[in-house]
Amino acid sequence: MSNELCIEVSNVTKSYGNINALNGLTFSIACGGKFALLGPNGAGKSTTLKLLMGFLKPDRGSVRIKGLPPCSVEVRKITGYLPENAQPYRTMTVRDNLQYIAALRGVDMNQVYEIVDLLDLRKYWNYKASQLSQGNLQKLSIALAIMHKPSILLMDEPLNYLDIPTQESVISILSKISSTMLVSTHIMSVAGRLTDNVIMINKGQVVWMGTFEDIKRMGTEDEPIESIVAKLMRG
Ligand SMILES: Nc1ncnc2c1ncn2[C@@H]1O[C@H](COP(=O)(O)OP(=O)(O)OP(=O)(O)O)[C@@H](O)[C@H]1O
Repeated sequence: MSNELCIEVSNVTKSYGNINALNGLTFSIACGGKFALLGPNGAGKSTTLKLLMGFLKPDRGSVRIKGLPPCSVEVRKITGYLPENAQPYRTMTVRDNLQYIAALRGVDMNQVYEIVDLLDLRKYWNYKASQLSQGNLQKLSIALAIMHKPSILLMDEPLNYLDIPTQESVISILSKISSTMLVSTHIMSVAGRLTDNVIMINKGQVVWMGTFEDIKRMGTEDEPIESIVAKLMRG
């Protein structure tokens, strides 16, 4: 991890009508950092990722990626985003989705074929996205999010819908990416294998930050990590 900050969230509040999703959220991630974003349902994880992508604007506070606003062209070029329940272009084939985004991002198709083979997507090349199973749709969405080897990768539940062999392939692919990573997930084994650090939020605020090693040290001998995390989330 370097000293340069890649992600800075400062005192952010965000409401949807009268629902306060984020309440003074503050954290930062140094470039190269691998962080899990944990929190109970409705804690504000997806909202945080959407703000970091510039799809939502904070009501108050600021969000910066490498010191720049998230919606700037420079930031768009270096970020990759896998939303929860991602929706590629449903009437386009797997091939057309990949070729289209590769063209927009200036990615060589050979780089795309590599990812397609790692994800075992080649046999669905001519399927429309709307014809894919949820798992294969997730694989296509992962390929679309990482094809340009983003230096900052934001993912919301990346292993949703994937069978176990594919989960292993995806973990192996993502582990080799040297991006700064922020991964929202409820699955501790996923968080622990993809990241070293944890930002825990509840009710739109950070309630705990530390490493997975810190979490393990807090538990009794043989206590499952899920049990320790549940206690931390409850406060
Ligand atoms: N588009 C929206 N309109 C209204 N309220 C919303 C909207 N999106 C999120 N919320 C509310 O904002 C709060 C935070 O939601 P968010 O989806 O960010 O939480 P989360 O931590 O990702 O939850 P989960 O783990 O259940 O996916 C919740 O109370 C949610 O109901």
